[in-house]
Amino acid sequence: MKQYPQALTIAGTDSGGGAGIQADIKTMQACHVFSTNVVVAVTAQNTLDVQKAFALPTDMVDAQFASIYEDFDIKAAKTGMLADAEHVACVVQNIKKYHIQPLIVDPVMVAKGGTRLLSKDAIDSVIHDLIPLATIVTPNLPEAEAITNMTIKNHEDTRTAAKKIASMGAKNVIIKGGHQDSDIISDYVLLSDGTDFWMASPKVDTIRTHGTGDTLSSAIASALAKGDTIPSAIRFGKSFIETIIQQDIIVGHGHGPLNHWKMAGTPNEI
Ligand SMILES: Nc1ncnc2c1ncn2[C@@H]1O[C@H](COP(=O)(O)OP(=O)(O)O)[C@@H](O)[C@H]1O
Ligand SMILES: Cc1ncc(COP(=O)(O)O)c(N)n1
Repeated sequence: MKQYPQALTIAGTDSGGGAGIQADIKTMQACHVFSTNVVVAVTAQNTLDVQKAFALPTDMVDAQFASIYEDFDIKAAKTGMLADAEHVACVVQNIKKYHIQPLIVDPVMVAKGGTRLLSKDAIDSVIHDLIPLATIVTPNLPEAEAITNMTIKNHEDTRTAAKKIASMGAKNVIIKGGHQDSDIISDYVLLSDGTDFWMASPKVDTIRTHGTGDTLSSAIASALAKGDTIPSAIRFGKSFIETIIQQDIIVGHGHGPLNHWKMAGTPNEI
């Protein structure tokens, strides 16, 4: 019997429900993909900021991978908050052990409220050990700057940064433009065959952007789990965000969550 499409998120939880694993589950659910989860860290968080974070003992992280790969037929995975170098190493080891592909690496570093979700000294491990395993790596602008050690001011800098990240071993690169201070937001995509394109959309004037990056990478992972091609999955991810960010829900007093219900009813086949 054909298995229902199944995907995996390897990330941190958000008690506020807007970002991290909670955003990933909601996105995959809206895409009609079954979501399994490896919890790397737990955060006490709301729409205002992260109040406390705790990374799980690595043997507990290993145990979750073992449980999932004993039973499920995972067709695509994504990483999010990985906390520190020890947990990056643990996740890398498991990705290799279970041959986890395709893999989307969202190199989450700092929450919208300003709290670090990846220690500074772990950035090197992400560059040297995790990015080379990525089918797609999806940094936002500050993350792309930290990874490449350059300042990104314009489209040309963005292209240069993407090439630099591709040269680190990532097959496909998306540099997300959500942090741009302009009326149009442009995400830049550099594919493994060297072709590239921009995905531009009007910047929605809202502070309810909690979990946009998690949602994008989970929507792409969902499309891949259903057998979509990489360029088509990337375009689907962008259209998913564009649709749901325009229909906000009033929850919390800070960077509110996205409205994943808006996409409920996505046809089972993309
Ligand atoms: N205000 C906005 N209006 C429309 N799209 C947005 C807005 N903010 C972010 N996005 C989109 O959400 C996705 C995630 O981008 P970004 O916010 O840069 O990532 P992150 O959450 O990792 O910081 C991108 O596709 C980006 O274009
Ligand atoms: C557990 C966890 N993972 C990821 C994010 C990033 O989301 P955002 O950039 O929208 O704050 C977060 N805030 N919390």
